[in-house]
Amino acid sequence: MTLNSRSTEIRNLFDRIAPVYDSLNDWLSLAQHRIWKQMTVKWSDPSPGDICLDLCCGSGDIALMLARQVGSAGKVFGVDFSCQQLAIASERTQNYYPPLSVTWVEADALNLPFPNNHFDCATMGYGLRNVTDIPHCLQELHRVLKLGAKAAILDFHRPSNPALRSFQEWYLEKIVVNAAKYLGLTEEYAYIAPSLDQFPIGSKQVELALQAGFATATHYQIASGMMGVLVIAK
Ligand SMILES: C/C(=C\Cc1cc(O)c2ccccc2c1O)CCC[C@H](C)CCC[C@H](C)CCCC(C)C
Ligand SMILES: C[S@@+](CC[C@H](N)C(=O)[O-])C[C@H]1O[C@@H](n2cnc3c(N)ncnc32)[C@H](O)[C@@H]1O
Repeated sequence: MTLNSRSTEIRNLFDRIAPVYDSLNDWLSLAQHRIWKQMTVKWSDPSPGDICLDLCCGSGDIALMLARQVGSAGKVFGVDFSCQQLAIASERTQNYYPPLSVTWVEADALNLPFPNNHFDCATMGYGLRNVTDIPHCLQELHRVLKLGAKAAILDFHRPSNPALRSFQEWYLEKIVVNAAKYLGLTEEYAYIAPSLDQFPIGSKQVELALQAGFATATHYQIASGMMGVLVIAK
């Protein structure tokens, strides 16, 4: 897999935090991130027997939620370019009986190893903000989805409410970074706040999705506007 230098930096960052990623997310969000992810899965509208894609799957939270929805007749592909995140995801899958129908694929979201019109639904949890070319990522997602298929894309969102925006900034810069400091991961977690500043707001995400060819695009704010889910259909 050939990655540009920025993508390599991001992949290495998520390789480094893989061992503590899940537990820190639970602590730092008071396990609320699992609720936000479950909402995202529901918005992708999976059915039993579907073939689903979880893009930027990381340690597999959302892919495993999808697998429980589609059952043994279905199939979920969790895609990430971080081998250390995928190793955690693969380890977690061993603990399931009956086994979940999930395959972990090490690949670049900007160059997916799947044919056109392949997936019945897709999810992306906190991935779109981290890819280096958002329009290209949306075009790849459009390419691999079947006509009429839905995708739900969860990520941070800057609240419009000034008090909540200040709280989010304070929480990320003080609580999150200080927690990561104890694990020697200050730089990795300090990456989150500035990544939000570069990330398009909901209305711009809708515009980018329509430009990528999606027929419909709606952005829903959740968690008091601190998170958002872009729901798109091909
Ligand atoms: C899974 C979440 C965010 C994605 C994400 C998580 C990370 O650990 C990273 C580490 C390094 C780089 C990037 C990321 C990354 O994109 C959401 C849960 C974890 C958040 C760090 C928690 C932030 C919570 C809200 C800002 C405030 C929550 C208020 C609380 C419920 C009272
Ligand atoms: C914040 S984590 C989210 C992981 C998981 N979806 C979750 O909800 O916890 C972002 C993930 O995106 C992956 N990622 C970022 N850019 C990528 C790309 N171009 N191709 C594949 N994976 C990518 C990272 O390796 C990382 O595992």
